This record gives sequence, structure tokens and C-alpha cells, in this order.
Amino acid sequence: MSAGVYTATIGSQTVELPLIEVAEDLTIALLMTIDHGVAFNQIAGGELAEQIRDADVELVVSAATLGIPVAIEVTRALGLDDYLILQKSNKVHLREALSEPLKSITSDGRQRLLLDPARLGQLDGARVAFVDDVISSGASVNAAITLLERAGAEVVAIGALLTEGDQWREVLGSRSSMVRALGTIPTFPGHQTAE
Ligand SMILES: Nc1ncnc2[nH]cnc12
Repeated sequence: MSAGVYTATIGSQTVELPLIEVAEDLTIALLMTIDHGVAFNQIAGGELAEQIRDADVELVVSAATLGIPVAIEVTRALGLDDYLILQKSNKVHLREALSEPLKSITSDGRQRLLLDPARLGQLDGARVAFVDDVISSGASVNAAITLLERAGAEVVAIGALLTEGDQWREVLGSRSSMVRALGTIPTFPGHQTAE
């Protein structure tokens, strides 16, 4: 099967994204940040950091796995060191974790976002940016913000390399005005990849 590609602009960079059928009636242009190398993520993270710099962020937060390079590079570019990753799978040290349910289009079934209780002290009263690879349905952003606010954080910025489609605007509601992104891609309803 030779699938198609979609050429996406992410800030100053152009990438070819494979078209992947994630449901019978839905194909997406898949951005796997972990497959694009160090330089791509460093440039993109630096450009995203510039878009949220005026929010005076104290801690950058993202979700495993594809948001990790984004969080690292935005943190580096903002001159910060520590960052926080919300986990999606349980780990031994997360038995007492705070959690929020969520559903993702790129993973099977229902998931949870988990917050390490050892990091709670750092979040209480902190100005936090939530950054991610792609904002699509907005479900993970909403779950992450709910979790961070339960921990006492003030979410002052939302950043993404790409937004995908428009569903996130409705799902995020008033939170959508905080979103800064380096580009936007469509979804492909009903689109079939070539045989
Ligand atoms: N196009 C995409 N690439 C990677 N992760 C995604 N999550 C939702 N849409 C995505």
C-alpha cells in the first residue's frame, strides 16, 4: 500500500506528513515529533516559545509521548530548565497520581492523563503553559488543563506545533483564545489512502 503525504508548514519549516487512516471515515496527516530529529524540534520549539513568551510562563507542561520534544525545546528556548510531562500509562511511582480521563484519535480506546503527586508542590500557584504536538479534538488539552487547575496551577498559555481541523475551538470554548500554533492542517473525512 503506498499512502499519500500531506505537505505541512510548521513555522519556518516544511514537513511531509504521511496520510494515515485512523478510522473508516477519517484519515489524518500524522506528525510524529519523535521521528523528525533534533533540529526540527529545536527550531519549532524555539518558534513556539516566541509566541508564548509574553505570558511569563514559569513551567512548561506537556503530555507523553509526542509532546515531550515540544516541552523540552520550548522550555530550553524560554530559558527555563524544569518541565513536566503528564503520563498516559501507569507507572509504579504514579499509584497515587491525580488523573483525568481522555480519548485520543491516534491511540486505541480511552486513556487517562496522570500527574505525578511528587510534582504537586511545583504547580500550586504557578503560571503554566500547556504545549503539545497537535491540537485536534481539544480533548487532551481540556483534560490537561482540568488536571493542572485541580493542582492549583494557572494555565496562561496553550501552544501547539499544529492545530488540526476546527473541532478544538468548540471543545475548548473560551480557552481556545489562548491557543498559539505554528501551523494548521486539515483532516480528511472519508479520504482513502491509495492502494
Ligand atoms: N495529525 C496528528 N499527528 C499526530 N498526532 C495527532 N493527534 C491528533 N492528530 C494528530
